[in-house]
Parts: sequence; structure tokens; C-alpha cells
Amino acid sequence: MGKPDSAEIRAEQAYVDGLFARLDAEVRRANERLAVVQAEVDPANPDNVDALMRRETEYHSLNSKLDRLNLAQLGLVFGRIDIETEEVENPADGDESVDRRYIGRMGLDDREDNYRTLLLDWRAPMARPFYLATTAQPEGVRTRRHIRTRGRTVTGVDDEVLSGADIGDDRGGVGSEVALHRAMNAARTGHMRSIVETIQREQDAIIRDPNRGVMVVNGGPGTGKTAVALHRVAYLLYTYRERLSSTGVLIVGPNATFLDYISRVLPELGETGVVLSTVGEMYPGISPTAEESLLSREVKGSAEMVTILTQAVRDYQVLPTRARTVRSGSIELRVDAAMVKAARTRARRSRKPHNVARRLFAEHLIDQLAHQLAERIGADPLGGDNLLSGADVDQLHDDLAEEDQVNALIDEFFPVLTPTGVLAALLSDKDAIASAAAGYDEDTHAALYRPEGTGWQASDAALLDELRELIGDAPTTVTEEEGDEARAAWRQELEDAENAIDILSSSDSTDNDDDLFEAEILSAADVIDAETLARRQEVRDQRSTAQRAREDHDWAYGHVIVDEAQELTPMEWRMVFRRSPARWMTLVGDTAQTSSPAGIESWEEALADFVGTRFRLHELTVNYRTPVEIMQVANRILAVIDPEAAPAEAIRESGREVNYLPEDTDPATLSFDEGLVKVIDASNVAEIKGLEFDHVVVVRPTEIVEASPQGWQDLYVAVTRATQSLTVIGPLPDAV
Ligand SMILES: Nc1ncnc2c1ncn2[C@@H]1O[C@H](COP(=O)(O)OP(=O)(O)OP(=O)(O)O)[C@@H](O)[C@H]1O
Repeated sequence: MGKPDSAEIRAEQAYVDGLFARLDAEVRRANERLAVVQAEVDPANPDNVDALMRRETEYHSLNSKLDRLNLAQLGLVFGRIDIETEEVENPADGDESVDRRYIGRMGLDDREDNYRTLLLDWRAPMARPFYLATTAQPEGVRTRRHIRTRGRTVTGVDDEVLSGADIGDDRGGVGSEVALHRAMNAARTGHMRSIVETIQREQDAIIRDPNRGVMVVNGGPGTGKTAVALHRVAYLLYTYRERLSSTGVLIVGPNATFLDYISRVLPELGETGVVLSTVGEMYPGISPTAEESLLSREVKGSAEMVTILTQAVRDYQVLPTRARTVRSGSIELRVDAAMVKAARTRARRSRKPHNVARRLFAEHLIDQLAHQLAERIGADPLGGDNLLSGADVDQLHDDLAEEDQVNALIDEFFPVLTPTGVLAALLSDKDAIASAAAGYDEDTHAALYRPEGTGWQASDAALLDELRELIGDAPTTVTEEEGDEARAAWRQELEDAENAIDILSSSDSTDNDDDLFEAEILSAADVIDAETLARRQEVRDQRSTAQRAREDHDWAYGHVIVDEAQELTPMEWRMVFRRSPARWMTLVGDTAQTSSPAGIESWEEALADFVGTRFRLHELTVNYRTPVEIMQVANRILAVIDPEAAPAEAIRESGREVNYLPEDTDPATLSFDEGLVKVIDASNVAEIKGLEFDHVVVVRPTEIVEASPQGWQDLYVAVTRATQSLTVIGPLPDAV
């Protein structure tokens, strides 16, 4: 590679200075506007409801804009292409047929020069050739330049000549590799970094895939699956902003450490529409606190649980063992098993969730009682037809529905249920388990049982979600007091709205110069009456999309991403798919790394129930993390897991062979040069999924293999975490 001359660096510095000046101006403008907005309405004394609402909205959007601008300061610009094209906005070196495009973390344009583009957001279509161009397929790109910066200072440039007269120049073809190798060799920080500067062609195809539906990204360790999934979120939020900011994006990851690891990769992920969650925390209001055995996780994750839970709910729909009586005035009515059974059959046949079917059960039982009562009080002493009319029997029905004794029986035979109540009661009661899981063996029963008072476990979330399907919402009964409160609140809203309209109509001028808001004010004053405005206020929800999505059992996300998707159990797949009725999903994983015994072995099998074979599969083939030396060991382990598996290609040598040390070595005595060190043994191997470290020490690999039915997969994950060196304490299992 030729040494980039300092004149080039100076020229780029001048350009970069211009970009930062523009960015600073944007920050200044946003701050000034923020000050105005803050002064406009006093939130402690909101006499103008609509103005307060507008202020809130603008306040939040300015703040998030400022966050974005501040975050973009870091590596604002990183690339440049000179590309032959018809529409040239910034001619390169005076050549009117070649456009010079700078690529960075956000877009910037020049207001004074007809909004000429100064910097392209990496996600914009015009930036794409930066990632796609190769010498074989230059896509019109003459040169690609990687610009290195520290703070606001340009420290270097790497050029690649891809086409045109200069091809063959000694700088050709290596520039992007230089940038890529620099990124791969960099020491790790404990947080994932963005790869926007060096996204590779096969990765770019996934990030920008325009198709709806389910996409599976499969690839070996270190192939950038997580990086690609996160950049895809950023791309989708940019491209489909409107839709996704209201429906939200859900990112599911394997554990809290992992979610923290990925949380700061891209500023976009901090935006309000993105929810990061583990599967164990997806059921609103529940956080798992208790450990569970692998066997318990396997049993509770299996699809058989649908049958077991269905039966557990049916077990609440009981028949009386002896006939009961209820009194209506002086008359005793009889409730026997046959009557309850008839009502229950009616309810069950509806195939409605339990709490909904309960209404049918109650109706039918009361109906039978009303007829019994009618026969008694309406009987014609002369033996003729019953003396009561249909309307009379209806009246008896309504009266009986109010009887406490009748309602107590309905509660006994068909109680109102909640998912948490049913699951907690089921799992802590051996008899209940034996009944609900009657068709299963004792080992299954034992795996399900846990003592009363045990906290929630990670696999409970999917069971609660399933129970919610089976049970439905609890009927809401509004007490008189609550009704009064609601009505009072409504009257207050109405009064506020009337005030708002008075104020809006009387103020014919406003110092708000924003067209959008002007239009809103006009519409508020001209066409909305007070009641409509009050209603609108009532439904207006101050919570962000992410907050609302997190708290809503039935939220339908616009897009769902699942990382380490091979770990999901069949029950968890059901829960995740419920959150994505549109089935627009990106599922990322590696079936050779499955460490949960309930996880998946093939994508076809896992997805068959939800989308059949209608999903697109992308394979990633290059390992950007692990050096060749370590992958030689890892690939021997992979051959034990799956002799047919094609290993990903490692493209970097670290120059350090794997270090094998005797079994009695104390890891604390080892020393490494700079970087993150991780000691992995059987006790913590489950927590390092998806993470990476500069130096990894694997302690007693045979123990890791023996500790779990998926022990080989665990060992494979452990050895592939290192970016620089691997030390193995104790012998490798015989099979490798
Ligand atoms: N195009 C790229 N440029 C620079 N670095 C990259 C690129 N793609 C991936 N990487 C780096 O490679 C490492 C591995 O990426 P990532 O964690 O996304 O892989 P993965 O496939 O999810 O791995 P695993 O399955 O082992 O968890 C990360 O440090 C990531 O930043």
C-alpha cells in the first residue's frame, strides 16, 4: 500500500472540518429551539392543554435529535467513494461524470446551497456502492476511500482503486482489507462495536434485504450474525421510519449480559421504538429470579406443554360430586352434576378462552335453574301449560344471576382464572401436575414440580403467555366508586378541553414559526369541538412506543429480531410468533452452538408450525473474530458435533498458537498483554453466549463437555470467544 500523502489528509481534514461546523450549527439550532420550547409553557401550570401537548412532543423530538447529533460526533465520517453516474452533485476533482460521496453515521446537507448533500447516511441507497463495490464488480465506483479519524482529526486514509484508468495502482484492492483487518485486530471493550465502516458484501445483502416475511441468518461463530442483525434494525428504522416508530422493533437476546453488550452499538437502538428483551422477560410484569435445571427447562420448553396447560385449565372446570341446593326465596333449587356438565359442555364447545367461555357456562347453568324455578312457581294446578310467559322466565333468569349463592357455585365450578395463578398453583402441587400431565411419566412430573414460593423461572414466560391464550382476559368489573371516579375525571378533561379551545380561538397569533404546528393549531381551533378534543386527550398516551409495547401482552411488533435463535424452545417460539402477527422477522443463529437441550437442531423443524417452509435462509461464511490458529481446534470440536458441517473461514492469523497447560494450573497466575481476559469453565459457560474477549482461558474442557447433554456445543462456544489468544488448562476430551 502506498503511504497516503499528507496533502490528501489535509484536504480531507478541511472537508471534515466543514462537516463538523455544519453539525455544530445543527446542535446550536436545536438547543436554541429547545430553550424557546421550554419557556413557552410552564408544565407546573398547564392552563393550555393543547400547547402543553405540543410542547411535550417537540421537547422529546428535540432531545432525541440532540442525542443523535451528539452520538454522531464519534466517527461522523468514515468513507468516500468516487462513482461514475448520470446525476453528479459533487464532481470529483472537477470531473463532471464522477460524483464524490462522503459516507458517515448520519446525513448532512448544505441549506445555503440548495440542500446539496455533504454527507450521506450509511443507510441511504446512494451510499450502498461503498459496501458493494469490488474490483470484479465495481458498481461504477472508481475509488473507495476509508477515512480514519480520532475525534475531529483525520489521522489517515486508505484508498482502493476499483475501476478506471488508475486500476492496477499499488494501492488497488487492499484498502478495504486494511480497514477490515484494523477493525478485527482492535482490542475489545466489553461492548459490541458498530461495523458500519467495514460491512462486507454478504452482510450488506442481509442488512438491506427488502423482502417481508421470515429471514433466517445462519452462520458459524464470529461471522457477524449479531452485528448484521443490529445493523439491519438500524437500516429498517431508517428506511421504514414511520411504520416502525409506531409499531416498534423487538430484539430478543439470550441473557441480560448479552443485551448490555449489544445495547450501545448503534444510536438508533436507543430510540424509543426498540425493545430489548430476553425470552424470560417477555411476559409483562414477570422477571425470572429463580434458577432451573436443564431438565426442567427442556420439559417446560417442549410443545407437550400446550396439552398439559390445556388440561390444567380444564381441571378447574369441575363437576359437583354430590347434588347441591340453592334457595330462591322459599324455594330450593337443585344443582346436580348433569346440569353442570351440560353447561360445561356448552362452554367448552365454544372453543373460547376459559374466562370468556365462563360467561356461556354461567348463562346456561342459570338458564337451567330459571326453568326449574319456573316449573315450580308457574305450574298450573289444573295440569295445563305453565302459567309463566317467556318474559317471566327471562326475569327469573336475571334475578337468579344476581343471587350470591348462584354466583358462588359458578365460581366453584368455573372460576375466573389468571395465568400467573394457574401456573404457580400447578407447578407447586404434585397432584395437580399428575392430573394435568396424566399421560406423561414420573420424570416429567418431577421436572415440572417446584416447591411453593420458588420465584419465577426463565421458561415460565412462554408458559404464562400460552396460558393467557387459553384463559383470556379476566372480566373487568367496575365498582360504583370506580365508575364515579372515571366520570369525574372525564368531566375534568372536558373542562380542560373547553379552556384549550377558548385560548386557541382567542390567540390569533403565535410565535411558533413551524408550519406543522401552525396547521395543528388551526385545525384544533377551527374544527374540533371540546368533547372531541377531550376524547383525543383521553386516549393520548404519554408513554413511548417501547414502553407501551413492553407492558402490553398483545403488542404486535412491526419487526422482530431474535439473536441466538437456536436456543429458543418450542414454547418460546410460540410466544415470539404471537408478537409478530405480520411474520416480518430476522432470526439469527447457529445450530452448531445450541446449548439448550430444548433448543433447535434445524430451522425447518423449528419454523414448520409457523411458516411452513416459507422462510429465506442466508448463510454467513467468514469468521471475523477468531484467528485461524484457534479455529483449527474449534473445527475439530465442530466435527464431533456435526461431521458434515462446513466451518466458517477464518481470515486472520494472530501468530499465537493455542497454549495447552497442565490440569493443575491456576488461571490466576497467567498474565496477558493488554485486553479483556475471560476464564471459562463449566460453571459460567452458559453466560458467555454471543460475547467475545481478547484472551480466553478454557478450564477443564472435559468437565464442560460432561456437564450438559449439549456439552460439546458449550465447549465449541467457549473456544470461539477469543479474538487474540486461547489457553486450555487440562486435556481436551479424547474425541478431539
Ligand atoms: N464487516 C465487519 N467488519 C468488522 N468487524 C466485523 C465485521 N463483521 C463482524 N465483525 C466483528 O466480528 C466479531 C463477531 O461478530 P458477531 O458477534 O456479530 O458474530 P456472531 O456471528 O454473532 O458470533 P457468535 O455466533 O459466535 O456469537 C465482532 O467483533 C464484530 O464486530
